Amino acid sequence: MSLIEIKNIKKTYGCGENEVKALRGINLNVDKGDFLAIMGPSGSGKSTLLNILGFLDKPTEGEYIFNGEKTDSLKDAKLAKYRNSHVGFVVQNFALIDDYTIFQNVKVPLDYAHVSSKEKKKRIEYLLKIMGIEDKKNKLPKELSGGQNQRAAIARALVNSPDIILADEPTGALDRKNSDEIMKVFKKLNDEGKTIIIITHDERVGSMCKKIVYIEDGMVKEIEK
Ligand SMILES: Nc1ncnc2c1ncn2[C@@H]1O[C@H](COP(=O)(O)OP(=O)(O)OP(=O)(O)O)[C@@H](O)[C@H]1O
Repeated sequence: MSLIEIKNIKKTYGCGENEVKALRGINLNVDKGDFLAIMGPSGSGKSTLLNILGFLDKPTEGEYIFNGEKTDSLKDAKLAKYRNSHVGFVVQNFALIDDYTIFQNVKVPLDYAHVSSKEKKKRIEYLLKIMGIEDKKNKLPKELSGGQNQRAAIARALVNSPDIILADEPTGALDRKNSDEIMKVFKKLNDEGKTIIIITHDERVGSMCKKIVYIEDGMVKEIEK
């Protein structure tokens, strides 16, 4: 069984003169353990697709089955719950809170989790160690390099043990060396079984994934393995 099955997903923004058909009928299966790049021209619908996959937005039409459950008729509150427990997001500019320490930033998704403080601390310290930034836990984001901040953001994405990591241009703000290091982190997580989907404009990043899905004009143009 696929982790994700989307069938003929369409997304239209606005209406009348302002209508934009961002997705025009996407079909895609993502299996547990996949490591997928989504590539395509600017405006082709990549972020729209990722937002739908991550339950940040709903499709206008089509079916989204996650872990065997149909999600398109779920109410917003249930979708938010789904998002919090199943998905870890990573974005280009890290989206860390400036005046929180790295430890506090990684803790954010656990703030409402029913987990003891001791367990939270253990989990965060373990992830910071895996990411190689355990010595930065009391620092602020501005005291870290871009690559270190992205590692912190990945630790935050992992802290709830999500089924899937969705990353929108995670290396877009990094130089080549840091970009390669972040891709190594993703590769390691994938080797350990984590399912990962990355949007990228960078062919090098795409080639480090197991599959590339090319999107053009709101449709899947090609899937390269
Ligand atoms: N909230 C919105 N309201 C109206 N139109 C939108 C909205 N979000 C995206 N669009 C439009 O939908 C289309 C697809 O946008 P999307 O951001 O998904 O593309 P993308 O492939 O991720 O682009 P990029 O590579 O530049 O980030 C574009 O024409 C965009 O202008």
